[in-house]
Amino acid sequence: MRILVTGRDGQIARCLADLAVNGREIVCLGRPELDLTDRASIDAAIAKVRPDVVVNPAAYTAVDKAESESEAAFAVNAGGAENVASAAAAAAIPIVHISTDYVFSGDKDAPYAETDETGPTGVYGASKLEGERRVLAANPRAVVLRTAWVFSPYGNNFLKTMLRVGKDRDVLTVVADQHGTPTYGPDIAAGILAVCEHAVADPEGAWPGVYHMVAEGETTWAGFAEAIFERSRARGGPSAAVEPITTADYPTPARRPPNSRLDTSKFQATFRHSLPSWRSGIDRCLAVLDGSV
Ligand SMILES: NC(=O)C1=CN([C@@H]2O[C@H](COP(=O)(O)OP(=O)(O)OC[C@H]3O[C@@H](n4cnc5c(N)ncnc54)[C@H](OP(=O)(O)O)[C@@H]3O)[C@@H](O)[C@H]2O)C=CC1
Ligand SMILES: Cc1cn([C@H]2C[C@H](O)[C@@H](COP(=O)(O)OP(=O)(O)O[C@H]3O[C@@H](C)C(=O)[C@@H](O)[C@H]3O)O2)c(=O)[nH]c1=O
Ligand SMILES: [Mg+2]
Repeated sequence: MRILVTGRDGQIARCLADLAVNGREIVCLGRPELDLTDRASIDAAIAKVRPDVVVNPAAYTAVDKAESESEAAFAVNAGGAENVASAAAAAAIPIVHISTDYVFSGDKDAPYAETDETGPTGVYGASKLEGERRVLAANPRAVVLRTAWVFSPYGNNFLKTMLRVGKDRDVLTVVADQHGTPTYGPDIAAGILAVCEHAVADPEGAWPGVYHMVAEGETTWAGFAEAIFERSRARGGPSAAVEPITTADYPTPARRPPNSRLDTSKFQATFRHSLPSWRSGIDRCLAVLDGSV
């Protein structure tokens, strides 16, 4: 199987690249060669690589900055996603598009199902939601995978921020009233691969649609931070005490959903695949970062 992945240095793109083993070809292309906002560059990449599936994790992911750069966020997350989906459709290739828990308002008191109403609280979430709609409209064989709170050894993420700040500080204040599920990048990559294999094995199956794919379990950002420092301390790495605060105590340009827990039962039933717990991901991530694996 050959997979074309958009973006080269993104967390999920790099986790996917790590799965290029056993004759599996994973070609990650980013700017300037492949630019989501340049349809011709996507057509050219597809013509050159001739993939069985296109995976689109590339996105504008700066949640706070998006509030003041709405046009740039929509150009990539909506227009760019549509470009990738329609270029794949023109070549009769399925697309796996990555989306986010931030399409929800967070007002619900239980995990969100795919059938629940969306209601993004910020520009990033709104641009990703518009991207989902355009991808589903542009390609009849599209899977939209909503994941959340991604952490990995690569790029920028909350776990790496905690380790960096934890080095110099004894106490960190972290919001304890936003609930969700941290999800380890390599586990996301394995889930994406399961979808790609399913799509290629059963091209006319009933799999197209939206799915929630996150790790097992749930926590808050403060709970995540505590778990990171507990495991880091146990390995002799940086650690700090976590002081739980409220969202009101930590003002940011973008409002985040207070609850963005996602119900993954549809994903598990369709693709016969489930993701390990977020806690197990922390240990595996720290092991990569401290060079012990
Ligand atoms: N990070 C998270 O916590 C979560 C992410 N998601 C979604 O998962 C996906 C992957 O996230 P993640 O790996 O963390 O993202 P990153 O921010 O790590 O990487 C995004 C990548 O997209 C690339 N990119 C941006 N604009 C363009 C463009 N116009 N053309 C080509 N490439 C472009 C960037 O390239 P460059 O280096 O050139 O800027 C970068 O490599 C995204 O769709 C995101 O919305 C969903 C839930 C949580
Ligand atoms: C660094 C830091 C953050 N926070 C808060 C701010 C915010 O409410 C929450 C998370 O902060 P971040 O800015 O790291 O996370 P954020 O950029 O909101 O992460 C999101 O990224 C996008 C791309 C997604 O799709 C989402 O699933 C989600 O992962 O933690 C603290 O309370 N204390 C801190 O020291
Ligand atoms: Mg951030």
